[in-house]
Amino acid sequence: MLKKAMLMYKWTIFIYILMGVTTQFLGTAGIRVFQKLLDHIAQATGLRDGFTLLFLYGAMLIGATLLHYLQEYPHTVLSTGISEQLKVMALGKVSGMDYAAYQNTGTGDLIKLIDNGAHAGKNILHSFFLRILHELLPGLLFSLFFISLYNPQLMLVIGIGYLAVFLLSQLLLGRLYRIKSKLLANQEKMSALSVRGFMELAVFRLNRRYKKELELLQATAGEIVRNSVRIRMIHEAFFALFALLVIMIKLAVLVYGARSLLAGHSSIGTLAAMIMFVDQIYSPIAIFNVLYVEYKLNAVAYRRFEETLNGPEDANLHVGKEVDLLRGKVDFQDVSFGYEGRGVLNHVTFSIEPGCSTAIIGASGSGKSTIIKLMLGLLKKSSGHILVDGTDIDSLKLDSLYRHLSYISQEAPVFDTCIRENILFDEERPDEEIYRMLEQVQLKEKVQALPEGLETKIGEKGMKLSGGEKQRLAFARVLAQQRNLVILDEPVSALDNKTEKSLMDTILNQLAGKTLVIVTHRLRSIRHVDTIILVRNGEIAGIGSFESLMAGSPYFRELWSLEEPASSSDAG
Ligand SMILES: Nc1ncnc2c1ncn2[C@@H]1O[C@H](COP(=O)(O)OP(=O)(O)OP(=O)(O)O)[C@@H](O)[C@H]1O
Repeated sequence: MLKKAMLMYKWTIFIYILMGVTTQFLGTAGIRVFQKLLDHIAQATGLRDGFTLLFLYGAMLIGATLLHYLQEYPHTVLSTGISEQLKVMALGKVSGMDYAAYQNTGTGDLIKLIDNGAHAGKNILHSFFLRILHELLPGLLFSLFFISLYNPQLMLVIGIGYLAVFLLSQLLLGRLYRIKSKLLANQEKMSALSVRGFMELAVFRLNRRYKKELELLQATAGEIVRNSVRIRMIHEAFFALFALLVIMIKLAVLVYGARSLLAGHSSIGTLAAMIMFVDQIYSPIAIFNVLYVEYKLNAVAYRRFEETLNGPEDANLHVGKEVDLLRGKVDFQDVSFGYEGRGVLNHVTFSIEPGCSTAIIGASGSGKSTIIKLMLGLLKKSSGHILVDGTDIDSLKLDSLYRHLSYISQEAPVFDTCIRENILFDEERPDEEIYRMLEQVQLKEKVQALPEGLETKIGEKGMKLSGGEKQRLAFARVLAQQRNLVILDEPVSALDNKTEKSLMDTILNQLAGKTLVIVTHRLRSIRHVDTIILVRNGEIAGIGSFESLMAGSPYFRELWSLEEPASSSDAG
């Protein structure tokens, strides 16, 4: 993905490097011109030559300053753009990710991983590789080149200095790396603890867990501060020792240069230039060493990001037979499935007829939602066949199938946007039409009374609505979509008896002729569906109408007897 981000910004990167190389050239060549200017002044030879050198030196300094300012543009584009692009690519990857892999990673961890990974990717590309190519390498090479013009023997002194820097870095940076890894681990812990603390307010408050959570957070925060201070001190120790080394090299150059000067082999300008070049030559090496530690740590975070997002994709989301029309017949033939090797569905066989209503019922954990997710192609069966309108679901292009079906999930049937968008997504329809749908789900008055009406934001996972209101809003979407296959997982679990009955009547009426599949625990709400599929411990325990199951299935009668007493009288 980093390569892709790099290609997206290839021209900006090219210009940025070019600007950096030019700035470094102006900086180092400027020292050479400065030396000539100094020598010229010392020898006081003719005014014209002096002005030319002064003009050239001034122009180089101004040019370097201007370029320094101008390169802020590509610098900012790259430093912000790369991480943002990586996040965009990450969402693109998640949109096609295998659903089981997505579930295994978990949303919270995925968000953290993407945030850290995008940041690490930006640092690898921008703060490490580009910084080397834009600043450190050209600065170093130009300085070496100009020094070699004066005295190739000095390269030996520089070489010995590099060896000393290398040994010094090995000594300190290995430790730095270990502390930084600890710091990163603590920062991840801190963010995981904060996220769960912020998200689970009710659970933690009522279980009086916040005291313990705050203690944990406090301890982690202390560790972070301690490690950050140690890192800072090691950084500074490294740079202080490095500065001492550079001073010693400068002194050596000064002694050596002074002797040449006295012997008449050198000039004052050359001596001044040598001293300036020593800084130019050593700073890139010192900076590189510190950057290299950061790079190694970022590489770990980035590898995790790539590995997760380059994990298994949904093989037939965008590949397969196009679904132009869907009648809505679904056949499960001897289907088995398990989560991480643990069997959940065993040899499940049933048929859902087009244009009919079917309810899937059974105790909690019996496998109902799993059946739905297999039917939707989100999960992939272990064995058997799932046919949609007679074609194996694995050979259909799922994205085209989704154009023809409506699905309300059990967990979060709505999402964080306004009421209008929750019903229509990007489709445009007149307000009156939307209000008509809201009336059918008994939400019209509530929405009309809101100051912002249809534009009211409903909050994360519809937090600003009650459980039942969320479900009714999702129903309005189903009514708006009018798709041929409608799959509802626990659509009435949060509704009161009266609203539930009236809403189920509306759904059955409004969607008459469509294929309707409903998962529910509320048996009374599905008394009038055409077929009921009874699931027990991952197996089919009965299929038939309400009356036939009442007559023939003791397990169904048992479930019915557990319904609220008021409704059991309906059975008769
Ligand atoms: N992502 C998952 N990873 C591992 N096990 C899972 C996963 N999702 C569900 N299960 C397990 O699979 C079994 C069937 O779950 P499923 O959600 O299909 O049941 P259900 O009948 O819809 O239950 P409920 O009525 O409580 O919603 C349960 O034992 C559950 O713990």
